[in-house]
Amino acid sequence: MHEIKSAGLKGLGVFAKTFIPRGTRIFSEAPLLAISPGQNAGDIYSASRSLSSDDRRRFLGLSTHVTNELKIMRWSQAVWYTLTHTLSSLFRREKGIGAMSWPNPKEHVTIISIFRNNAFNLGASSAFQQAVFPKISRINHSCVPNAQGNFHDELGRFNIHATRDIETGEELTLNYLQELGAAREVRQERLMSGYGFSCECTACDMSSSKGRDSEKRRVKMHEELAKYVEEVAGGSVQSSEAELEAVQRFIRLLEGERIAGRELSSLYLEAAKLNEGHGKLKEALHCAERGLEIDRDCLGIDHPLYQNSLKAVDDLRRLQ
Ligand SMILES: C[S@@+](CC[C@H](N)C(=O)[O-])C[C@H]1O[C@@H](n2cnc3c(N)ncnc32)[C@H](O)[C@@H]1O
Repeated sequence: MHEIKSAGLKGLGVFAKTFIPRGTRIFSEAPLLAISPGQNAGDIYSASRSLSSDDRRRFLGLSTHVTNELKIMRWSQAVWYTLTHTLSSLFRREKGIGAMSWPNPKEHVTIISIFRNNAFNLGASSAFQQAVFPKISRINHSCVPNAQGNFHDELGRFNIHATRDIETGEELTLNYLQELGAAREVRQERLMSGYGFSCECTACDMSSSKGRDSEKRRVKMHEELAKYVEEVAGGSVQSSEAELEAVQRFIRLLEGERIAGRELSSLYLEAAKLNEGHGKLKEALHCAERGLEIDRDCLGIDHPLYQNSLKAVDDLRRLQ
């Protein structure tokens, strides 16, 4: 269904070998190296030392990028870790607890740089905070991605689903950024400082009308979001009518950007709740069914979040 091959200046990338319909589970991988919530750079290095030799080779073969700023930060983390690890090693030896191998700051910087360049955030409720995957970490970024990854805690796997139809030969892409609808300048700055590249996707191409229109929509989305947050904080948005209107505007902006996935399904499910609160049961069901359809495509029917959405739809169907 897919192959890993050269993506030109991006390094390697993943490409569709056949037509991949929306909703297809393209990958389902267990982490190669992961950290749990609350763990830090020192834990990444420690975890790397427990990898089997095959997994270590796979990990070290992933791409890396170290900006000067990150280099300084990682060196300081490495030195700190080395110091604390060395002290604890000496302490263990003194207590006869058993020898630990000596850490190596240069190796530490390499490991952390690879980890940071390839790790995906798995969400606040996941058993893992961030993880690197053998093949999924070969997927490049786009601000208008055609796939989305969601961690399935019970399976212990990161699943990548096609969020729209993907043509044969098309590159598979994910969104590396957290913030929804950020302007081009902000996206470029984050991608350059975090990953060392300048994005040239259709939303970033200001020489095309498509790119310029996309930018206008995202700036509008950002402004609306800021205005909405301010109004809520100031107490001027008190009616759920106004909230519903704001949610619907975000939905239109995301759909205009062809951004599908959990961001969009969550908005539809929120709109369903607000409509239900107004007694508009038909509209509520329509929104919940749309949210469920998007969840099916980006999560799969075995995901607990899909099951929650299904329950919301069933409850609304009973109320009709
Ligand atoms: C998670 S890796 C993706 C796979 C990587 N291309 C490889 O060869 O293994 C992230 C790195 O890929 C490259 N990359 C990802 N998306 C890119 C894009 N849209 N344009 C240019 N480079 C990109 C950057 O070098 C980035 O540091």
